[in-house]
Amino acid sequence: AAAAWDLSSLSCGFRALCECDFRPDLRGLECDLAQHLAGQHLVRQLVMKGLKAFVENPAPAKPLVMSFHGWTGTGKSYVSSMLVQYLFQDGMASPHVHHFSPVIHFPHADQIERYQSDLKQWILGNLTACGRSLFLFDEVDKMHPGLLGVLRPFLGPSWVVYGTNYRKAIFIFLSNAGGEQINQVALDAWRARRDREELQLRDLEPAISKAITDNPHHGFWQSGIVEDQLLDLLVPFLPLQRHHVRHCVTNELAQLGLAQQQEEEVAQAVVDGTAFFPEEEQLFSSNGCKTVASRITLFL
Ligand SMILES: Nc1ncnc2c1ncn2[C@@H]1O[C@H](COP(=O)(O)OP(=O)(O)OP(=O)(O)O)[C@@H](O)[C@H]1O
Repeated sequence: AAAAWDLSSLSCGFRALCECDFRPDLRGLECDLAQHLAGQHLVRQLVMKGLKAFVENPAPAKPLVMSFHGWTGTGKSYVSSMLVQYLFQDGMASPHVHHFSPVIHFPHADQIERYQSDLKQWILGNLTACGRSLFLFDEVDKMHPGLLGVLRPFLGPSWVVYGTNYRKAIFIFLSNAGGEQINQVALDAWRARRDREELQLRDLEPAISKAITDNPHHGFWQSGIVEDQLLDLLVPFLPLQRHHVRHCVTNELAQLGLAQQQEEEVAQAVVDGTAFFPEEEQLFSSNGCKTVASRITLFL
């Protein structure tokens, strides 16, 4: 471990990539995604491409702003935490990774002004402490519209104050907005016998953008974030099919060292207990892989 540490600090010194506990291991992330993320070819491509360009640039023109969209249980939180784990030495426990959830941090609609000023101060303070900070916003479609407007100056290219480079930060937004539209595109593709992997961002992006901008309950509503094109990447998560749910089961079982036969039985039992939609085709898992881990324990 000592040798690995020396090597990574050496590469940090040369490439000036590492600050605070920011230790990007993009190759590790790419391998982990390739091996464990089920059914999300676009997510893998977009996230890796976006991160590579951003992380390897010592003076980015603006912070990296990604918005993850998709049906429940399709991997948005999973990919976010994987990403954090491969970017920061201490992963989710890093003091430079900040997670916001509407029900936990911003529960009361009548306190929105206080939340706005607290959020702004929090971001300012933390970016001053470490430019390579990551801010993760969960359930943006449940965030009070008006709150996220305070982020606008931080997400663009112009925000440099007191010599602090605020352009090195990463912002990730998660929401179910656009999920139904993404599902519809995936269903249409399936009905047209198009290969799922042929789906491109351009097939999905317009519908997702519309779903966000048309929704007055979404945290981006009138925040200027979409209108000012501050989102660098819209990342669509596709609905998961039967074989993807199996993949999730295999991931969960990997540590247990079960015999092949038993693994297959458990996978089959979990898939059999999963609800699929639409009614007719029974194609996509209703809650993605969300309940896989808890249901596995029933069959062990
Ligand atoms: N595409 C996937 N590949 C592998 N595992 C997955 C995938 N999607 C979900 N999982 C598994 O299911 C769990 C729940 O998924 P996750 O919390 O990432 O869903 P989500 O998209 O964030 O859902 P929600 O919109 O309800 O918050 C993950 O921790 C992971 O174990």
